[in-house]
Amino acid sequence: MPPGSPHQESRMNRFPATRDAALARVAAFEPEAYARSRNALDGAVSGLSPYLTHGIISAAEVLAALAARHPLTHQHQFVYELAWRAYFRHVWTARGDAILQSLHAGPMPETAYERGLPEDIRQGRSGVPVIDQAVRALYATGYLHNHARMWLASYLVHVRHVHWRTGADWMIAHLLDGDLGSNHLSWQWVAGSGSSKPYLFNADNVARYAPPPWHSFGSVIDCSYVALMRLAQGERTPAPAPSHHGVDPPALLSAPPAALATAPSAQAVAGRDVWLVHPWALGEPRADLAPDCVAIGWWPAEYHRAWPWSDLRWAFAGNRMQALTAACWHVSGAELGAALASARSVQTGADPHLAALLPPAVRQRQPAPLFVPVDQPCQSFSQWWRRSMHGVQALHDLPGLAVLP
Ligand SMILES: Cc1cc2nc3c(=O)[nH]c(=O)nc-3n(C[C@H](O)[C@H](O)[C@H](O)COP(=O)(O)OP(=O)(O)OC[C@H]3O[C@@H](n4cnc5c(N)ncnc54)[C@H](O)[C@@H]3O)c2cc1C
Repeated sequence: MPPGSPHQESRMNRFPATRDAALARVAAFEPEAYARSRNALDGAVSGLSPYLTHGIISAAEVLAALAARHPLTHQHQFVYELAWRAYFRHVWTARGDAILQSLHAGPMPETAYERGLPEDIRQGRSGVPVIDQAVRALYATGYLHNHARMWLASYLVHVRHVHWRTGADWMIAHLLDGDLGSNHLSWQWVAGSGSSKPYLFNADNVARYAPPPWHSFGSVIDCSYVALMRLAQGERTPAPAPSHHGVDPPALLSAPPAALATAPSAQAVAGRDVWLVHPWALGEPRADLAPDCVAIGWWPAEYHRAWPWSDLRWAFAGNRMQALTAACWHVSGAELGAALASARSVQTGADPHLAALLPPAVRQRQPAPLFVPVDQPCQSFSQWWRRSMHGVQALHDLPGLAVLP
């Protein structure tokens, strides 16, 4: 992509990596408008996911702030959407890395799906407007509306017969809110390998929820749901004629840019209490830390090697980590353990993205769950919701709200 091309200029920072920016989004959020309009691309969604994913603000803090200004019940649509996030965490905790494989068969045998991402999709030039708009928005902002994510995933898996895992790995790298639980299990939900049926959509559905440039009448998705199901089950359709004008995808980096990392120093932590800040624990330091506790940032090298990020994501997490810490180390779990060996104590916020990578001496502090934890593995969201909400009569019965000051 030549410097100064329209695509590059349109890359934008809609998500400043500060707690004030998260709080401003909460202040601007209108729960009633959300419930009415959340399915539309221009609907009143919160845009909070990058902040929630990185722990800059917690779901409980968001709900408490909203409840202070709006009549919000535990059955409000927004609470329900936050519950999806908690449910996907529940499945991830129960199944571990098994969520990276199909949980059960989808509409076609596993081997019938392609494993490579088609170049016309990667470059946003498939010739299907809804898909090309979604890809370009993803690259430009690091964010996509939920409906756009569903359309993109459904098109890739059910129309182009690309395995969901290929799409999930590609999308998560470009999202500011990329979360292995929410992302990979949402892809499985769309694919039908983590839900009872595949999610399908057609041109009428796009026209109902998206602005005119996204409308895709006359394209391969301008057909009935019966025809779409035949495609999802393996019927072939000629690939749409790709357009010539694509965009270059942003580069993906498996290590932080040099300005965001410093060499580890055992001296900096010798004899000290350490609060370890990592990409999923970028909130304010805990109130119960010792006043002279030193905050050290950690980019877990094994994770970043496996799951590269776009420059937008590095900038988002990196700016915030630098604002919170004295130094940011890009090292493996073993190297981190060695560098921290002389510290008096080390604590961090627990998160499933790196639980397996942390040195054993690091004490993991579990954030208070927003919803009542469900111990038994659940087969569906509705089963999890029934069990978690058993005995909850009002918003303030949710355990995450009860522990807030
Ligand atoms: C294919 C696909 C991939 C996705 N990948 C991710 C991901 O990597 N990270 C991620 O946080 N969400 C993911 N989602 C869920 C959802 O699309 C985003 O959470 C939502 O679009 C974020 O925008 P928002 O904060 O404005 O959402 P809002 O509608 O304002 O919702 C508020 C919060 O509720 C939670 N939430 C809402 N809808 C969902 C949902 N369907 N599943 C799980 N949580 C939800 C999120 O934490 C979100 O921030 C994915 C969905 C699909 C279909």
